[in-house]
Amino acid sequence: MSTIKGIAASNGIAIAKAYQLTTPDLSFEKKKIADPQAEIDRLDQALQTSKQELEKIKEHALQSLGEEHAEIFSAHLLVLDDPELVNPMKDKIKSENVNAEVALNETATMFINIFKDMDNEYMRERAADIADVTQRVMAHLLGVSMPDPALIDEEVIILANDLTPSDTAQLDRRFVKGFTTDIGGRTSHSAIMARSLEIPAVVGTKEITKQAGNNDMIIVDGLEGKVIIQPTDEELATYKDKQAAYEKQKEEWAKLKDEPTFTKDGEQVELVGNIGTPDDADGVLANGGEGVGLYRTEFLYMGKSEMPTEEEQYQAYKAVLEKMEGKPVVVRTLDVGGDKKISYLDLPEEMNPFLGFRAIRFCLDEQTVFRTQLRALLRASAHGNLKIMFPMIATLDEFRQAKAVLKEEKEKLKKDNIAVSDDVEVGIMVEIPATAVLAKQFAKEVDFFSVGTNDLIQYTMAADRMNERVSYLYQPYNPAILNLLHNVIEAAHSEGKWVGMCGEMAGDPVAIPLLLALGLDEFSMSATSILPARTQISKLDKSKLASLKEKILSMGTAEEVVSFIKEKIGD
Ligand SMILES: C=C(OP(=O)(O)O)C(=O)O
Ligand SMILES: [Mg+2]
Repeated sequence: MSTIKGIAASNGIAIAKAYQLTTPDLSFEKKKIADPQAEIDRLDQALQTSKQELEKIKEHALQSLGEEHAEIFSAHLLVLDDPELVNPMKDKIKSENVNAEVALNETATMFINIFKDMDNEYMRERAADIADVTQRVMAHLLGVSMPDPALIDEEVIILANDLTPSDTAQLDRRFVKGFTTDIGGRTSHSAIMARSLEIPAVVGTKEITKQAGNNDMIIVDGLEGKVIIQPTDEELATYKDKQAAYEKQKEEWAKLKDEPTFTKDGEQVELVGNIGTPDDADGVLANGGEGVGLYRTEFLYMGKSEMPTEEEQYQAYKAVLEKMEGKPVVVRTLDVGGDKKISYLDLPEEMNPFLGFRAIRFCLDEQTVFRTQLRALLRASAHGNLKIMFPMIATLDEFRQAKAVLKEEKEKLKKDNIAVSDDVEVGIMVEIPATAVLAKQFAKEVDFFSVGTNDLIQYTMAADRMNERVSYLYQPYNPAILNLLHNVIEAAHSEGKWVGMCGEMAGDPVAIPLLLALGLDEFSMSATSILPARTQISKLDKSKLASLKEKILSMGTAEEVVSFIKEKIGD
């Protein structure tokens, strides 16, 4: 047994067998072969096995994830059946006396290169399909196995170098009990997804995929950020107790599920949830959320081969609004970019994607995408308490432009006699330091702010939120961050506007007393953090905390802030 330290990314304890979600080594050597027919038979066999596997995956995906996810595997099966791809491979084996691996690789690479540069989205997607299928056939030729997350049908812990948001979206939570990755931080999107799926996770372990192999017994301790490989009987027993204690603690928290959120001295704040899909709204309600403070709509656009239509989007937004039954729902418009890639939008590779052409910058440029989303949102607004929020706003001009587009779409809908609410608040994410500094000017024009600390911290500290090498600089409690927050909250309140926070800091037990001291109105967090936060807030005295504000804001380091606040709240 051994223990690896990582970053606690999603609460809870999970115990199950390891499932490596890593691509095996597919390197091979070029060989001259004596019997071309035997080599062709070997290729046929690999193609056949791949086909059977894909049929199984497709069937499974259809049942557990729905038609849309299964569609991609139909495309892969078509590739395997395409004589225009397969025959040249066989010809190559015969005419050049090379092994099947070489014939497969060279032929596939040739087609991929032709398709990927075509000015046609459909053909570019075929290049991706061929690349994907070739890997599977190659694995069979080499006698190694490819991971197939869609086929998992027993309880496992996923081990991966990293999980993309779309990988994470495909995990079946009935079987995936937890996951752990080599890279990533608490605010990387795989970690955020783990929290909304309520799966314990530890990220940034640096080496889990090297240290553990398939079927090793694994414990993921998402409370303390530890992963135990091949635990002893004693460790297993200890962790089963810890798991039971955590379940008991959850029952304790659940007592406040249907209560509003009050501090000990009777001040009310709002505790709402962050969601990525309409289904996540169930988790927010089950955990006593008073609304949705952030609906990350980019997940609607991911894991698909084309843009979601206005109707599809309308149905998704309406579903959330209806589930929340009049409780506030803040929907953020498309925040593509950074680590959130959407294949069919075909955005250019950039040197600094987190500082690049993304979110509102992309939407104001690609107005068809933006207008389709705004129309869907406006139509959905008739079904509940919708608030629209624009991401990554850096200048007042961007906000004014976005609002003008929204107004135009609203007028068009009204002209067509389509029901639209007149009470939709329009706000912005404050996640760029320039906007936090200029909050006073913004506050005159927006209806609300929601602080996105995940990005605000990375941009203020110039420390990538995904990079564990600089995670020591990713400091939510740094007085620089707290002073920015203070500026935003004061500016909003002086204009009679409310301020929420939807970055991960809002659910952090060390940050909560600081945020109460600063006067934050709404805290939006992963569903599983809501009840612990409500319990914590019920024991805190807001006016006492507020009296510490000046002192906290004048401090020089994050460490000073943390030890001071912990001492004051008696932690
Ligand atoms: C909530 C935020 O947005 P995201 O994590 O989706 O970038 C944030 O930046 O804090
Ligand atoms: Mg952000």
